[in-house]
Amino acid sequence: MAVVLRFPGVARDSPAAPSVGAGSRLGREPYFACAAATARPGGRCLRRRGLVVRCQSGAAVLKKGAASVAAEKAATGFTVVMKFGGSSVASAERMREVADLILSFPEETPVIVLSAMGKTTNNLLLAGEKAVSCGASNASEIPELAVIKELHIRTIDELGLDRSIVSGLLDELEQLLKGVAMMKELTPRTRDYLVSFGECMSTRIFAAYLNKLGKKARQYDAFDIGFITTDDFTNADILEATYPSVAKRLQGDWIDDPAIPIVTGFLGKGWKSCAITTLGRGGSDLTATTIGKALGLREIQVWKDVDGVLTCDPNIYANAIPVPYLTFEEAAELAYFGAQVLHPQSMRPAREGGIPVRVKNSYNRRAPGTVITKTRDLSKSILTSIVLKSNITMLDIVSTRMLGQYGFLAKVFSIFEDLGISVDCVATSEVSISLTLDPSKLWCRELIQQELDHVVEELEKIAFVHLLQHRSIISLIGNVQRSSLILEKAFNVLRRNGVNVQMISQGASKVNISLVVHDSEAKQCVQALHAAFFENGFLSEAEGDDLQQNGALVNSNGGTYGN
Ligand SMILES: Nc1ncnc2c1ncn2[C@@H]1O[C@H](COP(=O)(O)OP(=O)(O)O)[C@@H](O)[C@H]1O
Ligand SMILES: N[C@@H](CC(=O)OP(=O)(O)O)C(=O)O
Repeated sequence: MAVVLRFPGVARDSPAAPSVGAGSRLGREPYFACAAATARPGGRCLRRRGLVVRCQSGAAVLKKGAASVAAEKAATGFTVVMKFGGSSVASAERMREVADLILSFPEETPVIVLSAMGKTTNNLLLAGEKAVSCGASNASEIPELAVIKELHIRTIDELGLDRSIVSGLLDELEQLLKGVAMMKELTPRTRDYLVSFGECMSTRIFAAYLNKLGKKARQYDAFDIGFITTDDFTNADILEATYPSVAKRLQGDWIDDPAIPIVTGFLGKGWKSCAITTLGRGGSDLTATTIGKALGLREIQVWKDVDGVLTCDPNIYANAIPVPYLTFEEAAELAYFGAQVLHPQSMRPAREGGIPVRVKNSYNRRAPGTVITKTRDLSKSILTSIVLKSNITMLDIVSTRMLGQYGFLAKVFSIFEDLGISVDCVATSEVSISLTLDPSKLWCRELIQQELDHVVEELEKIAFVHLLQHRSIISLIGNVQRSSLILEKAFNVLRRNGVNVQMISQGASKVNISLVVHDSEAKQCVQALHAAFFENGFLSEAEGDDLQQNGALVNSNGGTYGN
């Protein structure tokens, strides 16, 4: 088998270098597993799975026979990544259920990603906040610390495991809280270290439990296996070097000593600081899709406590129903505009790797869930889901200059750039602009008043500024090819409910129309819109109407128009 491979400029051991795959470890001819779409600068991997890996430049053409692919699969044959969120592993009973679920797929070789148990991340954050002001001598008595200890020890006892699995971590956690209490400060870096205890404990317990059941498992801390991130504590981005590193480590260990990997979700390691970072709330979804892409898996499964992605947040409206299919673009938009069900960045690795994501319910395995793929048949699709993002800030900015002045928009946006604040929705004319600010600039907190005052101060140098708080963005995720129909229906509903829309934004995105309303009206709007679009046969009626219209269109194209 001929292998010609060249990655000019990439040092073999550099983080950008593709990982050496199973072939070399098994003593076969060397090849690059090329889990790295980062096989730059020598060339970009165009296709990572299958028999041929081509790179854009250089002489990198790799062919492998079917037999060697089968051997490779046998050697490093992870097939799926299964991520279980906090709700799925909230207790010993839930861990038993999840273990049973994993074992019910004997044909799969999964990589498992876990979040912290139940509400542990929230409790860790609360404990940290309290430690800042409680005094060092009281840090051990923080109620949330007691809740965390009790939950993990009870779980271990109920699963018949050894308490030593987490006792060291619990001691360390208590010491950390004492340190915070002594310093009277909780920096973002310390906050990330603090919340990492949740995933570090849940994965250790679960790996021990699988081993007890006779299913060999190995626990991994993501920050130790190559999850390399920016140093943006509390909301770090995953760097490209992560993909080859993670693939190399997981595949290498599997070849040496096969065991199901149980990986901490949500965590990484800052590339400069080498400190533990987190990927933003809900970041375990991103851990899962990153592993999916790194290993070129067949499917990424995220197991939650709902029957898939729903037509709206079930906490806002209980009549929400599952959406069977979504595109990566729709799912990303939905997540970005506030649907808590998926992490906003999590679709990127899946889309880049072309790997389907399946959202399933660990409490109701039979529910088909939602399948998210690159494309889907949109011909019959009108509205897919309604998303609400509350408590956002809106700015109306009107130029102090006359019509015909150029550069106004550029000036406005350069102010936001200078202040490092990102903008969600924009509606604009030549002399005025309305926009909403992204409160999740730092995912864990709202924009603080000081920052807002500063924005307004800067903008007032060139414009009249009106700051409007307590607004909500209602995002209509759907087929924007049918935007007139969606808007007609939506405005009908809103008019009937006496709601005035304060801003509309239908950007370049093919899937999202955003409406801004006052917070106090937002939930009622979502409920009314949901009832109108999803519950009264509207979608099938509209489909019928459209078929008729399309028929007319065919006629007109055929020359009957105007007859
Ligand atoms: N459109 C939506 N579809 C499904 N769930 C949603 C939606 N919007 C908000 N949610 C909320 O997201 C939750 C699931 O996400 P998450 O809490 O991150 O799960 P997990 O912790 O299990 O990963 C649901 O329980 C639901 O309350
Ligand atoms: N435990 C982290 C990460 C996470 O993804 O959790 P979950 O899967 O429960 O949303 C959080 O609560 O943000």
